[in-house]
Amino acid sequence: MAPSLKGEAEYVIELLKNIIEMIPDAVMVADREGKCIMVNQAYKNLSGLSEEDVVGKPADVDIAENDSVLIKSIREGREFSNLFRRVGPERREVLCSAKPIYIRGELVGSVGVMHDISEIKRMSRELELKTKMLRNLESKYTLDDILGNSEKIMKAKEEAKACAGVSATVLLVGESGTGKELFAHAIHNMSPRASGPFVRVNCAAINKELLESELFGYEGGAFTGSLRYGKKGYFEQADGGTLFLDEISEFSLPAQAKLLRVLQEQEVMRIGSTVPKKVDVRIIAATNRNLEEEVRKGNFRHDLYYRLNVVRITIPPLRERKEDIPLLCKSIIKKYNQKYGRGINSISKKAMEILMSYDWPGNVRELENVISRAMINMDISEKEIKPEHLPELADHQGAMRQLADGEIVISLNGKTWEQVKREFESKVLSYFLNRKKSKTEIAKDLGITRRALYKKLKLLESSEITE
Ligand SMILES: Nc1ncnc2c1ncn2[C@@H]1O[C@H](COP(=O)(O)OP(=O)(O)OP(=O)(O)O)[C@@H](O)[C@H]1O
Repeated sequence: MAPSLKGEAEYVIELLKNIIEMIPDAVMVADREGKCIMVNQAYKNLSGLSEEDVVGKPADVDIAENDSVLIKSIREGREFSNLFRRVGPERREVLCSAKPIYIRGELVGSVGVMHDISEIKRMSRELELKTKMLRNLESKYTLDDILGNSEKIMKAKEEAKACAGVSATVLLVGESGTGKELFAHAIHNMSPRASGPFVRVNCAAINKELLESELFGYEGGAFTGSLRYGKKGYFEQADGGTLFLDEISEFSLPAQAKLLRVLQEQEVMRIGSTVPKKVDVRIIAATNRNLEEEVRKGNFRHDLYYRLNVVRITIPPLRERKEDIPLLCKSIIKKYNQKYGRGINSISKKAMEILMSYDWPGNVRELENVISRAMINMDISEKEIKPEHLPELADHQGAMRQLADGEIVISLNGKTWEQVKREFESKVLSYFLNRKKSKTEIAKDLGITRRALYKKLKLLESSEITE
């Protein structure tokens, strides 16, 4: 007997179900109202949802973020490919494609396919982290990279050489851009720890709330959002080598207390652990602030200050060693000739006079920036830097003054737009976080959503590594 019309429809649906079951990708079919009418096993595995959770419900029932691609394709009557979405209770990251279904020219629904990309994303995040870590762990500079023959820089270099052999803590003091980081690398490279790791932590850029877990690490599942197998802190990463704490004055008082304990005990305790771990780490700290003043104001612990200040090396500002400017210029020109494929070979007398009469508040970093900008301003045939190529040198004299509460200062010298933006955001957020305001209050004060605030904190946290 020939099947009835109803029987035929059931037969076709059963056939269709069997076909989509065989597809390894997650599939969902929706009717013209945008209601889900069918899903396959791969969909259930991927989304973590059952047939009852979705069939007969609007097709966006599974979407944790954004809109449904199936509904979108019905609404707009066209195909969409590889749109990023998060689905199901676990917010799995997927790429969705959907196509409207037309029968005899009439739109009757849509079919969507999802590819799980959570694993790829996880792997690429891990790779990014490892690359970042590798960049962090390599020490690049030696004493020969610190240019200058002036008495002051030679003295600082001598002091660096003298302290390299011992494991004493070193405090590098100097204005921004004077070369403190270069010195830290050079000391590490001259020390018996040279083959060990060199880990730099930019204490100003790191999110204060995460500082502790970043420094000391944590055990698996120590807090919401932590990695399943735990994480090594910077101290453990630097074991057998050097930990460079840049901009140490940015440490909050509670973090200072913890740091002091680690320095005294030479052991760290991961968050969530009760077992201390011995670490053999040499600390080099740097600051461009007057730490004695910070101690006096109660912003920096005096006991930590004494522990850090075992060997103190003062890096002179460029204005106190102007005789080094020609040598530095020569090396900068060589570097940018290679970078830009240029053949510039000199600086005119007049241009050099301008460079020598300027005070360089941004120090060597600013000098490098000025020379590289001059080189960009030159015609390809020009070989000599002249006054007209030099960017205008601002007058910073008299700009130093005590800051009032809520004021921040950003030095623009020698920094890229991105660096300035990051420093600005970091200082604003540090200001609020140091006042122990809740995230909700901070977001309210700044007139941004909590989500936007978290995003900024996360971005800053990931940019704490040297560029
Ligand atoms: N004596 C020097 N010889 C050659 N290059 C130098 C010297 N001093 C600084 N530089 C260069 O100037 C730039 C800034 O140096 P560095 O980052 O070490 O300064 P810093 O004191 O750590 O600055 P900040 O306090 O802002 O972190 C770098 O590009 C560095 O290579």
